[in-house]
Amino acid sequence: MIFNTDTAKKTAELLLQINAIKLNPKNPFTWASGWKSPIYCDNRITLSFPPIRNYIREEFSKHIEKEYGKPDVIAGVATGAIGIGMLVAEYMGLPFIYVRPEPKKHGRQNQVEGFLQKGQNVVVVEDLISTGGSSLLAVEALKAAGANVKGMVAIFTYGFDLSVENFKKANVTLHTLGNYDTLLEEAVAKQYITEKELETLKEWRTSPSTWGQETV
Ligand SMILES: O=P(O)(O)OC[C@H]1O[C@H](OP(=O)(O)OP(=O)(O)O)[C@H](O)[C@@H]1O
Ligand SMILES: O=C(O)c1cc(=O)[nH]c(=O)[nH]1
Repeated sequence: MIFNTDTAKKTAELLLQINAIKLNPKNPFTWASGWKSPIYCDNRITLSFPPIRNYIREEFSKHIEKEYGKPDVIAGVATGAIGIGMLVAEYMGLPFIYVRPEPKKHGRQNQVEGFLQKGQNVVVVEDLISTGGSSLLAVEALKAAGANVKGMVAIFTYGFDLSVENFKKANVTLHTLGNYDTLLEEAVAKQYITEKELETLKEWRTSPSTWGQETV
């Protein structure tokens, strides 16, 4: 669920402005889930633009406090959300930890890095939700480490039914700054995409798990 429509519109505008939205229907991107996609939203690029990362950090901080109250700790999902998660923690004056996709193979073999006490209230920051698999793995690791996960915030979600179901099943609340529908509206309004690209993006969205696969 987006925090509100104004923030979703502004987030879309900023992502388009810095070319964080990449389109390549002829040579599709492979996602973390293995899905093929004509679009890739690279939120890591926001870190390279101080006014934009400040906007994201401030919107996150404001909405985290409103939706979840002030947590004890902010957690970032590695690697995409380490940077922005840390900026949010700094802005809110809170401790920061991050969660690896799997335990480290050497050293202390941690999956959760940083200082966390059992029972602490944690809000998880993620850069992007596709299936929600990576984010919910991070939540599991945090719970296993004794955290009380209050909920998750992300810059962007594609809003797939699968991710909505996955979050529901895991009983985790998700709020995002932006989403796919608002991004498309803004991309059309600002003429960032052509009618043909819009058609492809709408068609892909109807069956994203099988799009781009060879049919024999
Ligand atoms: O919702 P999902 O289907 O899990 O996909 C979204 C995940 O994919 C990306 O991470 P990626 O695995 O590319 O790694 P990175 O964060 O290290 O770049 C992104 O940062 C999310 O964590
Ligand atoms: O699902 C993914 O891996 C993914 C999709 C996307 O648009 N952006 C991203 O960083 N990861």
